[in-house]
Amino acid sequence: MKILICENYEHLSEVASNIIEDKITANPKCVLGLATGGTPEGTYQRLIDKYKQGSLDFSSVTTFNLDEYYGLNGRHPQSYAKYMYDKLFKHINIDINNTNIPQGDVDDIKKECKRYEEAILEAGGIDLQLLGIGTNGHIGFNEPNAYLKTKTHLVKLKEETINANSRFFEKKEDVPTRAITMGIKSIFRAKEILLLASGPEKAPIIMELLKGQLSTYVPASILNLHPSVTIVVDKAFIEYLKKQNVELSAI
Ligand SMILES: N[C@@H]1[C@@H](O)[C@H](O)[C@@H](COP(=O)(O)O)O[C@@H]1O
Repeated sequence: MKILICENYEHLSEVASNIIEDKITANPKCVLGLATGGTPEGTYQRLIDKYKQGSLDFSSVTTFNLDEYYGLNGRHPQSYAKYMYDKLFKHINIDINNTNIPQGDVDDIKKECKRYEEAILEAGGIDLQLLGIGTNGHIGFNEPNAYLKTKTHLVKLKEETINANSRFFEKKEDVPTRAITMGIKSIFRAKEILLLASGPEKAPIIMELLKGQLSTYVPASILNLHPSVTIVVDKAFIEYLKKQNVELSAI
């Protein structure tokens, strides 16, 4: 596990976009796993800038998103499909047919989860998976629990996740209580993982993850088993460690 420490959010976004750029340059037909939430927004903006400057070509890239709110149509303003379209896809030359997001408004949820899982496999698996992290340690929408599901599945969101994500909705009651998410194995099959965490509120869970103790109650801790993980944090993490009197090398 590699940890990169950046000055601030802008720097973190630059570093993350450079890693993604390198991946696309090395393999223009690569398969990217994408994330939503506030954290990757800066990274997506940098990728758009690089595309506009002519240094990036997305025409042969395929993407798979981690998750989608259950019950939301892809055109719903708070759906992750709309997020991806607005924040990245509509600004670049990606073929929209090569972008994949679980469909949130299906009748047969089991069928949709199976279809999504198979689509990832058919595409040859994910080369680079971008991840954010919930303050409770969730990745995708794999919430802390006594057990973690391996494949794409329907999940009930935790109260803290609903609270955290309510900032994107008009009111908390509007936040869907369930979501479709790639499972731990779907994420783990990615050849490489890039996890971004910015700001003081993410520092405690990053410290927990770096401790290397595996727990299904900290789903991100499972990443300690993956052979190729890069975690990009900003200075807020180091400041948090200082307050705890902990040296990064001692974790
Ligand atoms: N499902 C998403 C996650 O994939 C994301 O990592 C997390 C953190 O979001 P943020 O980056 O806004 O803190 O939020 C959501 O719950």
